Order: sequence, then C-alpha cells, then structure tokens
Amino acid sequence: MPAAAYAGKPCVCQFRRGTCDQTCVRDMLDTPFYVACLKLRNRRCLVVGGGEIGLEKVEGLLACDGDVTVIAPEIGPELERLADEGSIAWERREYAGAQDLDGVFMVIAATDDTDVNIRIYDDAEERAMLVNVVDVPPLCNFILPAIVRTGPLAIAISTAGASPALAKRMKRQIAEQYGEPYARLAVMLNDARGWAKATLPTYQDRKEFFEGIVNGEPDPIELLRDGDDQAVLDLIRSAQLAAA
Ligand SMILES: C[C@@]1(CC(=O)O)c2cc3[nH]c(cc4nc(cc5[nH]c(cc(n2)[C@H]1CCC(=O)O)[C@@](C)(CC(=O)O)[C@@H]5CCC(=O)O)C(CC(=O)O)=C4CCC(=O)O)c(CCC(=O)O)c3CC(=O)O
Ligand SMILES: NC(=O)C1=CN([C@@H]2O[C@H](COP(=O)(O)OP(=O)(O)OC[C@H]3O[C@@H](n4cnc5c(N)ncnc54)[C@H](O)[C@@H]3O)[C@@H](O)[C@H]2O)C=CC1
Repeated sequence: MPAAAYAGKPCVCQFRRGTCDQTCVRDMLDTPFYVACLKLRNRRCLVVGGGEIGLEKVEGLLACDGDVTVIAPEIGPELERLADEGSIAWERREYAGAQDLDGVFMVIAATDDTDVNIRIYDDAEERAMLVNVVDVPPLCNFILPAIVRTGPLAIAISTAGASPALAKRMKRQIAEQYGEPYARLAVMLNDARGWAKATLPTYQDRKEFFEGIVNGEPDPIELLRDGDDQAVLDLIRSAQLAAA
C-alpha cells in the first residue's frame, strides 16, 4: 500500500526501490536531525519550480538575505514581480542538470515533475550539497521546520516530518508565549555583550552576569511585558556596576 503522502501521485519509493513499502516514512522517525542556523547572505540559493510552493520557499530564503535564483519555464505573478524588481534572478527554462548547481549552496526543488525532482536530488547528493525536495522526505538531506521569528529570535519546530500540521499548531502557541518581550530582551543583552567581553575576565564571570539578569528579580520579561524598557536598561546597568 503506498504511503498516504503519495496517494494519487507517483510514489518516490517506487522509482527508487521498486515497490513502495513505506520505508521512507519509517526512516524519517528513525533519523536524528542535526539542527543548525545557516547564514545565507551572499550565498547562492536555487529554487527549481516557480509555482505557489516555489514562491513560499523563495520568500523564506529572501527573508534571510539569500542570493536567490529561480529556474522554471513559467513562474507566478508574485515571483515575476520579484524578478522584475531585481530581488531574484529568474532563468526561464527547465532544469538542465548538475551544471545548474555550480556555485550553489542550497537547492530547493519545487517542481510538479517527480522525475525532475529526483534528478535534482541525485545531482545535489553527488556534490554533497544541501537539497530539499518539497514535501518528499526521502529526497531531502535537510527538512524545513516551522519557524516563529521575532527580531533576532527564531524558534524552530520540527516533528521530523511526523506531523507538519502539529508543527503549525505549536508555532501558533509558541508565538503567543514567546514574542516581542523576549526579542527586546535579547537585543538589550546583545548590547551588553561587548562590555562583558571587555570587562569581565572569565567565561564564568560573564555567564553569572548574563544569567543573573535573565533569571533575576525583578523578572526582565515581566518588566518588558509592562512596557517598562527603561527598568530593564536600569537593571542591566546596576548589574554592570555590581560586576565590574
Ligand atoms: C518532512 C518535511 C520536508 C520539507 O518539505 O521540508 C515535510 C513533508 C511533508 N509535508 C506534508 C504536508 C504538509 N506540510 C505542511 C506545511 C509545512 N511543512 C513543513 C515542513 C515539512 N514538510 C518537513 C517536515 C517538518 C517537520 O519537521 O515537522 C513546514 C513546517 C515548513 C515549510 O514547508 O517551510 C510547513 C508549515 C510552515 C508554517 O506554516 O509555518 C502542511 C500544512 C499546510 O500546508 O498548511 C501539510 C498538510 C498537513 C499535514 O500533512 O500535516 C506532507 C504530506 C503531503 C501530502 O499529503 O501529499 C509531507 C510528506 C510526507 O509526509 O511524506
Ligand atoms: N500547491 C500546494 O498547496 C502544494 C503543492 N505541493 C507539491 O509541491 C510541488 C509544487 O507545487 P506548486 O507550486 O503548486 O506547483 P505548480 O504546478 O504551480 O508549479 C510547478 C512549477 O514547476 C515548474 N517546472 C515544471 N517542470 C520543470 C522543470 N523541468 N524544470 C524547472 N521547472 C519546472 C513549472 O514551470 C512551475 O513553475 C508539486 O509537486 C506539488 O505536488 C505539496 C504540497 C502542497
């Protein structure tokens, strides 16, 4: 019986392994994913396919300052607008093969053609580069989490593919709990990092300084929730005076 995810469309397992026995679905839950935060600025990120899903992926990459190229014979109006304004490069053609991956850091395949998606995965794996074929776990060497992003804070939620719908629900709930005040506190503490490195001699001193503020009384998050940013700046200032 084919995996539910592939109902009505060709199952990737059939292409790669003959008969689909849902191995790919079991593999996912047995896979420990190494979670990292990638710098995309000035790195070439390729999205193959320019429909609704391609657009979603492009927006995620642009939000992280990726240098984005789309390869697709046809793209949607919003992608066309992004190409016209110079935010992305559009190569109006089909995926041509491994040479399209030259100098590319990461490729996301969002075409509606399974054979093309498989080729992209194989070409990328051959080069040991990052590849995600949208919604096809066996053709991904990285998967995308749901993300709650506020200022410098990014909270990533992954279920290892078990349930993207659940990841979306958790995203809503986490966004309600950790929002603006946490992001503002992170920025304020970042402003004190230079001082701490220059003034406090050991890692232990700096750890105590930052943990003292973050976990101290009064609670800086409560102060920020009340809109009292100045009280938090004062808190940091007095911790600096006490520590120096
Ligand atoms: C493995 C992974 C690979 C990857 O694509 O990276 C993958 C795979 C699959 N997704 C499927 C379905 C859906 N995916 C979404 C949504 C999102 N999917 C995302 C990530 C991932 N999806 C990776 C694992 C993430 C993790 O670790 O949990 C999110 C989080 C991030 C993003 O895409 O950027 C984004 C929400 C972002 C947000 O809103 O913030 C929805 C809901 C919706 O559409 O609104 C549904 C329908 C509901 C449901 O199925 O739960 C299917 C079945 C397809 C089918 O049935 O045909 C497969 C394949 C399979 O299960 O075999
Ligand atoms: N639309 C949706 O809500 C969802 C779609 N998906 C899957 O994601 C994939 C993309 O979805 P959509 O964006 O809706 O598809 P779409 O049909 O709107 O776009 C497909 C894109 O791929 C391009 N393309 C086709 N062959 C190509 C080739 N050889 N080289 C380069 N580009 C090529 C097309 O020109 C087009 O830009 C599909 O496999 C779909 O099953 C998965 C989950 C939800």
